[in-house]
Amino acid sequence: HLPFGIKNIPPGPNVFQILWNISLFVKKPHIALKNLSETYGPLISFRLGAQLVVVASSPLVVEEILKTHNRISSGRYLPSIYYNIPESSNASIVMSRECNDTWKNLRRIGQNYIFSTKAIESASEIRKTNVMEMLKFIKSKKEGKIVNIEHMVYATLTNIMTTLLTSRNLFGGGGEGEGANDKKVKAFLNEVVEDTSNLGLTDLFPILNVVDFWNKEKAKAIYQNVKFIWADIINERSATQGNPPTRAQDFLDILKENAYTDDEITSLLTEQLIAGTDSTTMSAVWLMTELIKNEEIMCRVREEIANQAIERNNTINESFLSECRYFQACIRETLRLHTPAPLGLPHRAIETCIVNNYVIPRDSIVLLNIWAIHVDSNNWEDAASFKPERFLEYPKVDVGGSRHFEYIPFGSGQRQCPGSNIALKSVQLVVAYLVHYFDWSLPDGMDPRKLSTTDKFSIILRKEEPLYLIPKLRNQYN
Ligand code: HEM
Repeated sequence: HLPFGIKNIPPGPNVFQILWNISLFVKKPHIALKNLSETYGPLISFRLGAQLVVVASSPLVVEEILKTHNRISSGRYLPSIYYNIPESSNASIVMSRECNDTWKNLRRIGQNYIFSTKAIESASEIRKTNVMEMLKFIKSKKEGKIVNIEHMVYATLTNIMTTLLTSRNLFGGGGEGEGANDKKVKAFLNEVVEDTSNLGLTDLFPILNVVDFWNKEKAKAIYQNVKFIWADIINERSATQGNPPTRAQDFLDILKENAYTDDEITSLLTEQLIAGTDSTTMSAVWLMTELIKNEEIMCRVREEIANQAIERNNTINESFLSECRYFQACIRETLRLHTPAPLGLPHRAIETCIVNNYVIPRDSIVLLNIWAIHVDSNNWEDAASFKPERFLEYPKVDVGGSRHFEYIPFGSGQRQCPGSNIALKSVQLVVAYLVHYFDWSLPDGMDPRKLSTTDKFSIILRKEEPLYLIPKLRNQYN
């Protein structure tokens, strides 16, 4: 018995319509879901086996979900494999099923040691050291040679993130992360993302839970691999715990002090590393892609950075980069057009609620098609073009996402990304160094205007073809 004017679950495709489009659904769900929202409206629903999935694709509906129903939409949906990985859902920020006391405590610790303005300021030396390593690596080993930009930026950002978390580098210094151990760690982390982000059979048909040996085996393997990544660092810290500190306290110290177990710490470090590096790396890769493609924009960015750097012995400094308005607009435009997390992370309705006059039942998966909102011509003029100027004209549309739901690269509401400011600082520093000190050309004399911007979905929106570029130290720095 629904109140007057309230309809049952949101409209959407039936199972045959989904199967008809299955290839697009699997390969590019953000596009498949956008297409469906054009047929069924800004709030759609469909069933995957036993599971109801609801998808919002307009600023108004997302605002209703994340703002009006902030508490109800604050649950996280976890694929069943998570429950088989020790401690992964008990001690987690990203994958906490609810905003419970553990989640609050961990977000508070994260705020103090990673996310706050103060923590970000005190980590500026860590960022600088690692970006200088990257610069040295290019100068000494890569001039005139092909560089895989994603690999190099990923290695740099991984070391920034792990130093922030544990005061230690994970990768062997400044390169493309191609050392034997680096490759192994990278493969393990990729596996964690791939294996835990897809719905398994037991998610679709919970009755299979009792015979789901395969899921349990996979979870065990994931757990062994992530243990391998952190074992040395955690063991070393346990051995020195209680000794007088010779460095500033870090995230790992504080987890130990708060009596988190080694399993919990392993899981927390892994999720922070994944959350902090993948999306940030891809933002830098997409920004470099757009700058290489658009020569005029590149020139304007270089000029803006150089004008500031000239007054400081031609060195780049984080504090002036945040004042380079056009460069900042380029970063914001990249996060719009190449939204790193196109469907955000899956929310879960913790209670039944009404959105846009439809019922969303408790425990539905709630997805936000951030990408669809960012490329919708109802929200953005000339939405498919890379036009940084739009963020000079609308400076109020910022990454916070609490007032302008047409721009929410970091989500909004209780589960909003706490790492947005670190991400912005890291992307701006890495890209500023790359464009200030080097000219970049494409292999085989390829025309930069023809550089592909086709994307590939895997929770994070990747560039389908790797970005290979050849660096040449710019004349004035020779
Ligand atoms: C450009 C880079 C980044 C983008 C686009 C991004 C985007 C997002 C999005 C869309 C969410 C989901 C919000 C929701 O559930 O509605 C999220 C969650 C999260 N992000 Fe980020 N993120 C980025 C970088 C970072 C960094 C650098 C860190 C850590 C240092 C980080 C840590 C987290 C955490 C811990 C969560 C989970 C929050 C929670 O569930 O309470 N992110 N991020």
